[in-house]
Amino acid sequence: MAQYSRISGSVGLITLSNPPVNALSAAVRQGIVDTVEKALGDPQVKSVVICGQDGIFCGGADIKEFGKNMSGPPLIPMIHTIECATKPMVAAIEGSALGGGLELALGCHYRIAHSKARLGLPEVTLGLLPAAGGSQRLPRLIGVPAALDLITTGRHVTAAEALQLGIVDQVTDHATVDAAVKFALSVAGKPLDTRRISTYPCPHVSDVDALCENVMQKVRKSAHGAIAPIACVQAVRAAATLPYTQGMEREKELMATLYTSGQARALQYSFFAQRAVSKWRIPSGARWDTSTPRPLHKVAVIGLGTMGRGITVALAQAGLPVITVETHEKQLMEAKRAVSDMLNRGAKRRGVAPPLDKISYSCNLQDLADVDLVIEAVFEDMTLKKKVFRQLSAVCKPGTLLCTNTSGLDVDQLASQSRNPELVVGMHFFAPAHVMKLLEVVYGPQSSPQAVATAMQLGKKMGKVSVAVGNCRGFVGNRMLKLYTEQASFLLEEGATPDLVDQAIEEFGFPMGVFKVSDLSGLDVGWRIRKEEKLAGLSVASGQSTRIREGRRYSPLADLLCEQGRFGQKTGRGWYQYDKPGGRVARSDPWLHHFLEEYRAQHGLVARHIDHQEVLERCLYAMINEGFRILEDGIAAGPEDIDVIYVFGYGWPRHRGGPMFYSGMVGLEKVLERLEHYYQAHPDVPHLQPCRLLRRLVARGSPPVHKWREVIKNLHSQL
Ligand SMILES: CC(C)(COP(=O)(O)OP(=O)(O)OC[C@H]1O[C@@H](n2cnc3c(N)ncnc32)[C@H](O)[C@@H]1OP(=O)(O)O)[C@@H](O)C(=O)NCCC(=O)NCCSC(=O)C[C@@H](O)CCCCCCCCCCCCC(=O)O
Repeated sequence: MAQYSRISGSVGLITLSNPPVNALSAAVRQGIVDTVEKALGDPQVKSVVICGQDGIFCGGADIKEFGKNMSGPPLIPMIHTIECATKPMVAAIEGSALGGGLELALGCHYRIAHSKARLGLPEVTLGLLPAAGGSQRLPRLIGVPAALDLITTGRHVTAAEALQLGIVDQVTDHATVDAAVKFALSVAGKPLDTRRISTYPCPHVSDVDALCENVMQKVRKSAHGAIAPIACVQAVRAAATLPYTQGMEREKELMATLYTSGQARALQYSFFAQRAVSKWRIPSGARWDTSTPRPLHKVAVIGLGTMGRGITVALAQAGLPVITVETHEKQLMEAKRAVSDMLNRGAKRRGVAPPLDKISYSCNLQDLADVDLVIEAVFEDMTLKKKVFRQLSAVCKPGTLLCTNTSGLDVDQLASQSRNPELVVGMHFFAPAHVMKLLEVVYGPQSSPQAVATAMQLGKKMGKVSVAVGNCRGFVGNRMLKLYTEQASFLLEEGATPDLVDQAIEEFGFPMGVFKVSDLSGLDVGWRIRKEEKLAGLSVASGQSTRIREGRRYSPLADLLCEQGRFGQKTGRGWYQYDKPGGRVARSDPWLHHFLEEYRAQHGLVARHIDHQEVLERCLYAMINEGFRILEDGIAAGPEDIDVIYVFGYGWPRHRGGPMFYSGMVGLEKVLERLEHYYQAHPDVPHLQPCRLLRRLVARGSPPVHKWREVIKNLHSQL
């Protein structure tokens, strides 16, 4: 787990060896303790280099060990021994030095990094803080403001930035271990008193209290209820105000609270869930490790509206040659200007050249004859999409993959328009498509393993977190969202206000409440779909009650607002009022409150008091219940897929893991009991009826989330 050798006569070389990221498991820690002792005890050895196997220094503590009984030597004394060593210890950093990995390097007397290395203390993203001395050493090394930035955000820095900040002593473009060994030879025998970071005073800041308070306020605002960023500020403040040993005590105290917290469990679950979804498998038996993606030399985007533009930008930024098609020259040129602006802005931010030359623009579908993959991003209209698919089938070379960007239309219906339905998949991007991380890759019963593998790999190349999901109305994300927004509207009918509902949801940790999001995305979008589905507008069957559709409760509130031209931010009025059309600051609207009162009076509804708890239970449990149905239907492979979709696409607070993980934290029995309660109170809302999988899980004693797949498998095998 740590190998030891002596090279160049007098340099002890310790190599961490725990693929794939050399995490500091108990065995690795033991290996380090043993090899350090060996090196320090060997009179021939004058200096020591610590490196990692396979081009990565160390990904930090072994996250899989968290929550279990700790065994093996602890990190803090191990790093302390390294720092106290009387022979120079040099860290040779290749790949990544993260978390405990960087803390280990900070215990060394010198750090040499490869130019492509990344360094950071990302513990905050796991609900923790750098508790192997990182919160105390980093501020002493680089100063309080820079340490606060790195530790509270968990961001990784490049080797160049690490050099500039003073985290590393040297950056090399060559073999890092060779450079470190050369360096170790050059410092052998030199005094080390000035190299032990724990002995440094923290660099002076004029008003450390004001600085920390300022950062604390910012952190509280952006944390949406997460506790780790706050503890990180407190730990760094301790470094700035207390001697090292007392600072270490404070670090330990703060870590003890975080370590056992539900938030840390949720964030660590989320870390592994994000990785688990890339290992997709679909009901046909196709899976990530047996399916070969098709190489993509050139791709196309059809339709340059908001989504098409974002997708084009993301493809070009991923380095792929793209040809884009719009029907009219004027729209094409308008889109070209917008895409170029977006690329220029992005490039400026990242300090790189804009990849403008990756994109070509055309009004002619015939230009797509030689592309390997097309993403159709035309208007969300089945007739139009079908027409485009028929045209593409005729134009594209054999083997071209046809992908549709849709937020919920039937991908199988579209596939049926193609000569090769096995080459059709859905790619549900989220707006703005060049920013949002989530991609739902929608497979149908005929989609080939290669088609799914190619779309998943393309998503990864575009920097997306891609999740493979089955085809159904709304796929996973929007299917669940429908239930959430529906409950929110019902609550307004029953006595709540948009302000109250949004406040409850924002306090839970969503960046925006459901009605603010609706105003932002535009109420007209859903209205058009409901009109097409004959749920709203003139096509509603005559004699139909305003509040019932297809035998179920229906809330026409959003339709009524649309009929008044209240489409949200774009019209300056929606569930809230804005200072002007396009305004962004939502203000409570007395008109809306009056409108709700009139609506209730008209329909004989008596407003009752609704509290935050009911808002959360109704909105979130209805959504969670649908998540269980999605698992039952085999549309998502496991709870992790749903949770990743919600965290990356719908603003679900990451420190709450995702809706399915959250239901486990609340307790499945409780979720079941509350759903039963609400279904009894609202029998005209069938979606509140607890689904079979939820009942089955409770009957099995509510196993933890990682055991649900077994229960789901049993359920499927009985169907
Ligand atoms: C390193 C990466 C950047 C690599 O990225 P890449 O894309 O190449 O690869 P993947 O991300 O796909 O990962 C490959 C593979 O490896 C697994 N993995 C990655 N990192 C770890 C890890 N750190 N531990 C375990 N496993 C890891 C990953 O899951 C993949 O596995 P798979 O099966 O899917 O192939 C990237 O991986 C990355 O960013 N990793 C995470 C980096 C990170 O966040 N590091 C910080 C870890 S936390 C830490 O270091 C804490 C320290 O500060 C030490 C703290 C001391 C602890 C003391 C505990 C005291 C407790 C006291 C409380 C007592 C309370 C009481 O009981 O009273």
